[in-house]
Amino acid sequence: MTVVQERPARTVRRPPGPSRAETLSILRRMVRNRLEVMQDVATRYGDVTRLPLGPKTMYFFNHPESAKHILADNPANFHKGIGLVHARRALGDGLLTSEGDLWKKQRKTIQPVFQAKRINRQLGAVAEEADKLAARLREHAGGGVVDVRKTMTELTLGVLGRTLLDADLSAFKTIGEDFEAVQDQAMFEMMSLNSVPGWVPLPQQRRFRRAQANLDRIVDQLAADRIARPSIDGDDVVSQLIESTSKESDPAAARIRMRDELVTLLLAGHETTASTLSWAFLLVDQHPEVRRRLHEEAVEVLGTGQPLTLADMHRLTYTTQVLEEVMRLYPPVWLLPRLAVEDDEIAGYHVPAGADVLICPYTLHRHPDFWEDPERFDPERFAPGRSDRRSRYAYIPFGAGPRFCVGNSLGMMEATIVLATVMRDLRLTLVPGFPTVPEPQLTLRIREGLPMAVHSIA
Ligand code: HEM
Repeated sequence: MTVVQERPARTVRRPPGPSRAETLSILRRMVRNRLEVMQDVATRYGDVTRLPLGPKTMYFFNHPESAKHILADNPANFHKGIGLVHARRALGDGLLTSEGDLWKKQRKTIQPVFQAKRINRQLGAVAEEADKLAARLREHAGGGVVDVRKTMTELTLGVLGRTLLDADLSAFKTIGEDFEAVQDQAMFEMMSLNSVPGWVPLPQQRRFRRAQANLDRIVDQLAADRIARPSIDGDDVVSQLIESTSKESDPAAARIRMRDELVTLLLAGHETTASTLSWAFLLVDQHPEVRRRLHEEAVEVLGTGQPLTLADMHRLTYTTQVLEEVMRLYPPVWLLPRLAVEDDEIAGYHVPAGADVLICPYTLHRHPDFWEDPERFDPERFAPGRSDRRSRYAYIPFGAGPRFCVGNSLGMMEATIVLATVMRDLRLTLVPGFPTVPEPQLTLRIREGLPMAVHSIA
């Protein structure tokens, strides 16, 4: 509900929260451990907290009904907020960060690429990439160590290239590093609230500019290749973008739009799925019973040696439950920041226009009123029928409302096939003593990487 007129005193209640003096220490802790701070705040103040942080006042809502209001019931009043707007200099105006008519136009252009029929047709390509990954990992069997986080990042970028762009991205040698640089810059801009001009010669800003130039060249090359060699169905992202941007009157603007959209899609699509898979391999290693069940299901469904079908994929029910539980504990998009356009009332509290509003899937997914023993990893929570009793908005790894993740089916399909294929053949074990600290960047990553030893299952 959007309220523009002066409201009765009842609704002008201010949410509880720390005083301005206390927030200094919160800010200091935020630099070190943002997740812990968010969890502490939710535990201490409840479902709504007012956080005066530096020049900003944030409203942190940690309840499914508030998430529903902000994301699904009144989304027009909540634009993308702190962090994402600041990441715009790095990501440009792609689908993730744009608003209003531009967003509508972009979503309309991109949506057909993600239609179920088209995504289902990519099943074979994803299964092939998963098999190639298992074969590469098998080369290390016998205890050889691989960085699973890095491997997953390369894999998911390759899969996106094939499934969305109909292109082999491995030909572009710098692309992995370029995306790292874009991600670092986006994070830097979020943390510094865009206060450092782009020309300041900090090493990572220089690295970002080099990456941007490389990505410009890559995008130009992808477009030139597609014009020279049109795809059979013409329904890949590059073809759709060539078609859509050809209507722009200014060629420079068309080129920037193409770059922004492709960079956004590739970044949004590969880091999230790679993060899910990395956490999955770690959690599965820590829970041998889960590993055993995953292996049995994978052998039963994928062990026939026949090409994978859609029906097979739907039989990977336990694998899906495991991934859902992984994304509950470690949602790749751990924070959904929004900016209130007009005054509003949420959960009985007044939220003024211009306020920064936060929803944190990481804390929402651990809310004790909706999750029993929330810290425990238990894929049974997602067993058939078990989710029916839960509020739909208590679990939002893909967001909700009109900005719901456009790539959710592709991400889930990829993660399911990759996890099952690896679990069928191999066991991955964490190098003993290696610290696996969650690092909330653009996505929720594992700070130092994930070195795991590879063993084959006889
Ligand atoms: C496990 C994998 C994934 C997770 C957990 C995930 C999560 C999310 C979330 C939470 C949002 C909403 C952000 C917000 O409301 O501020 C989102 C949006 C988006 N995602 Fe995903 N995502 C995943 C995979 C993908 C894939 C494979 C793609 C494909 C390229 C993709 C592309 C996007 C795009 C373009 C948006 C912006 C949509 C819009 O605003 O209209 N994501 N994703």
